Amino acid sequence: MTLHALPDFTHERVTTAVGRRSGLTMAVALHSSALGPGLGGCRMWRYAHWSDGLGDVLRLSAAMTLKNALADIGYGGGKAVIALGPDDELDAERRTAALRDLGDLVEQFDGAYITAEDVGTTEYDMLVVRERTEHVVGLPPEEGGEGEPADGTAHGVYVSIERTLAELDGSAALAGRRIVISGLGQVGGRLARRLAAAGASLAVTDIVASRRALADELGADWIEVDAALTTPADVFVPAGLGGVLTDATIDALPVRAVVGPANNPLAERSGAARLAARGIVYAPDFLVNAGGVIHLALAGRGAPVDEIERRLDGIGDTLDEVYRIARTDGITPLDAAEALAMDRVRGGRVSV
Ligand SMILES: NC(=O)c1ccc[n+]([C@@H]2O[C@H](COP(=O)([O-])OP(=O)(O)OC[C@H]3O[C@@H](n4cnc5c(N)ncnc54)[C@H](O)[C@@H]3O)[C@@H](O)[C@H]2O)c1
Repeated sequence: MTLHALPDFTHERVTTAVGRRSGLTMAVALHSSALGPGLGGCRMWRYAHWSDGLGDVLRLSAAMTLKNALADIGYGGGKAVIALGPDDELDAERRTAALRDLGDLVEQFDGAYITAEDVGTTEYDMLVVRERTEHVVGLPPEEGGEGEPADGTAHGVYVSIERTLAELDGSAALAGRRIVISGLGQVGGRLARRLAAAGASLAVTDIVASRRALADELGADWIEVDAALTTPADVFVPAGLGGVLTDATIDALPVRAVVGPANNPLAERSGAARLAARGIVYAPDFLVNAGGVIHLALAGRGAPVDEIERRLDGIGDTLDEVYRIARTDGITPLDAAEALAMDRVRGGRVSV
């Protein structure tokens, strides 16, 4: 029993249910609707105990409040989790049942929470969810959906790297900068292409060996997975899983900045101060990786491409503001980003 590990409960509404078709435990957490309906994806993941999934959805939905507030898209924070047991293997029939159950649960929120794909779910899964509720985004483009959010996410990370370089030494130029990317998936792969095209010198890795083909195509150095945290560079880009920045890896990290899409790259929150003490600039994950949610929100409203790109570039303006607050107040960029987001939530400030 792991209920004691739950984070603080600051949420507006949380509903946990056992799906009547699938028998799986699932939860929707609406953290804050101060700026609009809660928007955040549904994670389908294995947990040792269902309450670990509940802890996840509480933490993730609170993080979505911060992300959506900084992204300034008129949405609050929410998230869903479908908790698989450690040995659950879903066949197609039970997966469909679980997604329909999720749709029923989302429908209970009557539009106060809007779901989408996340780790463990796909845009095609969202078609099944839509059978039971209209409060879902991120459907495949051929079904009238918004398409792949990873393009927007990579765009936001790219801009954030430029602004971070400018923060370091006054020049946002990428040519000749050494950048290490750990994880060449949907976001990391797209980002590597953009950075290579801008003349950056790349060292890349992935636990999937076949991703090396992209490194070869781009003329990037392929390094061992563990070497990602010990290879000297201007910027380290965590683009795989979270939790890679532990006290030990931070102490050895030979870079000037960390900027990447991975959610929660810091194993402990105290890692932000530890990075700052080493003079390493840390760009908060929930700000730099908000391009996907900006894409979903604006494309979902039918915004033109140039308007979406302008808003993605806006991530860089917000990051500049975060660095300025951090410098002025003598706090970490993580503290500054959280304070800025919570100011917006408390002030009910929305510009879209
Ligand atoms: N896709 C988006 O729009 C989006 C938006 C916000 C945040 N994120 C976050 O960004 C990260 C990347 O997302 P993605 O959509 O590209 O996922 P993805 O699954 O497509 O890619 C992740 C890649 O990282 C690799 N990887 C996993 N563990 C690794 C390790 N220890 N070392 C090196 N490589 C490793 C995987 O093999 C995979 O190729 C995730 O943390 C995700 O939660 C993604």
